[in-house]
Amino acid sequence: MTTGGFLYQKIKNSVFQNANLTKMQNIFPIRNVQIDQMPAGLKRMKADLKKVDCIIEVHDARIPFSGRNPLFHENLGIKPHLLVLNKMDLADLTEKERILRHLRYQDAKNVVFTDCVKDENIREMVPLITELIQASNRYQRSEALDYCIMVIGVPNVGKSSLINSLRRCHLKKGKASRVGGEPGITRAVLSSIQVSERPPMFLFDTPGVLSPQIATVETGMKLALCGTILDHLVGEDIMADYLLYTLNKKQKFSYVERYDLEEPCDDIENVLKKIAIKLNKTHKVKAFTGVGDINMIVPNYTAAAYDFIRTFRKGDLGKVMLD
Ligand SMILES: Nc1nc2c(ncn2[C@@H]2O[C@H](COP(=O)(O)OP(=O)(O)OP(=O)(O)O)[C@@H](O)[C@H]2O)c(=O)[nH]1
Repeated sequence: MTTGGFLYQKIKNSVFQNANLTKMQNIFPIRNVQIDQMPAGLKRMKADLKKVDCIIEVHDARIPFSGRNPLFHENLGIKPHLLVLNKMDLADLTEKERILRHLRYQDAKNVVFTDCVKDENIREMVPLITELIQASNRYQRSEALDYCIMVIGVPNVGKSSLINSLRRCHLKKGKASRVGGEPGITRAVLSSIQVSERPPMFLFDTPGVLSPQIATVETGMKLALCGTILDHLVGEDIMADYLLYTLNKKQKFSYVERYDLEEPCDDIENVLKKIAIKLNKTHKVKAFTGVGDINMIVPNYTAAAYDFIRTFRKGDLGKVMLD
């Protein structure tokens, strides 16, 4: 058996590697990215930079190396920086040390893995941020007694969830920032939200900003599987194909048992058919024959693909590292 991914390979071969967004737009027609100009959200963040002491960049732990927006580093990189790799509950972290080494080699020296649903590793953040700020030059904020932090990241990685989780852990208070399963929930840079009393610490939530250039189709697929791009803009069938390819490549075969397959399979059509039958996701179509029309019941491939992707995102196909 091969790993599959035939649909994905076809797309990959049809565009140039390292293509810019103009070339990629057929595949990743991302709505909120403006080519050749800084996205409005980022402009606003840059303007607010003088009000903050530290930047927390949140990213998905399943893609520690892919899809981080380089514009963040270019435009906001002068402040102390903490990289939070969130959704650690969904990521296979058996190679955590290698990941940390590689990140250190890039630009990220301060990294924390978190789970904002179960509040894991959240309590270590306030002391770490305090340390980073105290070791830095706060310029015009050197007299300020409170600490202000900007939370940035691509859409849907858990920026609002992190703020809510910090508030739960340190202030025993509930939600202050809206959370949602789809990208684009946070629309504006909010006013500051308190997350700790001692030291007084305030966080700014910001809208997710994707990179205006997605370097490769593979990076785009990973970002899409992590839910940072709306599914229908990429296509559930292509995403499902890339997911099957990844699961086979990583030898994560729990989909076989879950969907009553006999063995691992590299043919997405076959897998989606089995999923549709198992979940009763079928629809009626009219077939035209020479002697009259007949109604046929056929598998609903899109619904099956959607279920496959959703099951992966919930972690029900096991913990996976996409990078
Ligand atoms: N499994 C898991 N899910 C998480 C975690 N953190 C956040 N989520 C979920 O991820 C989704 C997105 O969370 P948000 O906090 O809205 O993400 P965001 O980055 O603020 O999103 P935008 O406002 O779109 O940029 C929600 O469904 C959260 O419940 C986590 O640690 N583990």
